[in-house]
Amino acid sequence: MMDLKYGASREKPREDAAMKRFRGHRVGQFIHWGLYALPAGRWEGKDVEFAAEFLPRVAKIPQHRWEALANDFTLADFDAERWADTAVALGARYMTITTKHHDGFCLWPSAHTDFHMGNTPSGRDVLGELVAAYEARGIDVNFYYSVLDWRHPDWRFTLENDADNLAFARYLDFAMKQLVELAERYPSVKGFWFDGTWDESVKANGWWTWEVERMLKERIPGVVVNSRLRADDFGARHVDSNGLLMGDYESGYERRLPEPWDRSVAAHDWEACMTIPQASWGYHQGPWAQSTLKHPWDVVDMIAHCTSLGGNFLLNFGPRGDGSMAPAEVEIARTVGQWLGVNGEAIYGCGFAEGWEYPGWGYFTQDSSTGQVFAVVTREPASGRIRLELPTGMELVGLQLLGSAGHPFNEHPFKRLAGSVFEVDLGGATSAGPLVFALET
Ligand SMILES: C#C[C@@H]1N[C@@H](C)[C@@H](O)[C@H]1O
Repeated sequence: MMDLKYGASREKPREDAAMKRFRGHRVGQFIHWGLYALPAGRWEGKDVEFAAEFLPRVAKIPQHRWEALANDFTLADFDAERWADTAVALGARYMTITTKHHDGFCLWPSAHTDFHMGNTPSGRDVLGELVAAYEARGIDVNFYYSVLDWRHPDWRFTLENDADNLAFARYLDFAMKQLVELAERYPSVKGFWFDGTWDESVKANGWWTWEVERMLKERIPGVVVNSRLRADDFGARHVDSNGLLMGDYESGYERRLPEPWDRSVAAHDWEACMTIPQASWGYHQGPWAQSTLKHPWDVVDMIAHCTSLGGNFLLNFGPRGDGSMAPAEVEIARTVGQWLGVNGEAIYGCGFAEGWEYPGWGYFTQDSSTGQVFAVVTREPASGRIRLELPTGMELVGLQLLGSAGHPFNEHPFKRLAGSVFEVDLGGATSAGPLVFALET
């Protein structure tokens, strides 16, 4: 093992109450909201077919014109209560909000920059209103913070000379001050989700990423920090040069999930984040985005996929420029939440089912406290039957379709094919969306 000063702070997953709470949540609501929601992927009358939050870069918008958007950020239809109600409808147990994205605009009145909510027509503290509304509903709030900052004069992508090093040191000092400010202003926040740490400048300053994690955990005991913040002594990211995960959970899965049979992923905590349109985190009004919204059952499949490998699933919402949630995204939240309302016991507090092989037609999940195993059928075979291969030597005693109130375990027909292989006829099993069976073994 190399002797690292800024490597991983532990070899095994955290088992404290705060981490167990985060792990058990399984379903989170990501929210990307900022000035980019105003143009919503369109500039000078033309749709820019790229992620809406990247518009200033992709459309090469002059800085002063981008900053002028702050004057239009009136929050005319922003209502934190309504946003929080969308999280309740989704069945989300936590929410992660973009405090500052790559353009540098802050959703709180920061003392360390002039580019923030305080200098907009409403002057409202969006973060403060959101923390209050979500926590009033028992939903934990996490903060997304982009280390990358296109606006700040001291930001550097690479460090070519002493001048760059001096400037970037000033930038890191600014960012640290903002993070201390966030921790002091909103001490009830439960986690920090860092982004924008891929550039050479950050990788060359692993010490700073280590210091940020240490500072936050000192000021907010129990706070959860994603691996994407971290670089070690040699610039290794997420996983240090000794192969150990940095931060508290792996956060490299962005708009992608691990292979469903890759049980190695279950060795540590992780989270996948996902857009509802194909490829935009901020609200994008164009058909390029709006024609690609995910089906609720695809979202359910991803939630079960992540749970089956011991990961969380963070579904992103991009509110519109006036602060209203996009109706199509709210509808998807409602449908997914209704499914979770019936089948959530197979998701919340569940994880990897040791000894159960990936079945192909869906996923096995296991309740981490009771040991109950569930079969989540998201890809019904053409035959209308699924094969349940139990761990060797295990017997299937019965199975109950969740949501079919009153059905005893052995109500649903199944038969042994051979050994520990059983076949379940799905005929007659009805439920809105993917079927879930609790297995009695
Ligand atoms: C690149 C990039 C960023 N990472 C995602 C979580 C979004 O914030 C996107 O803009």
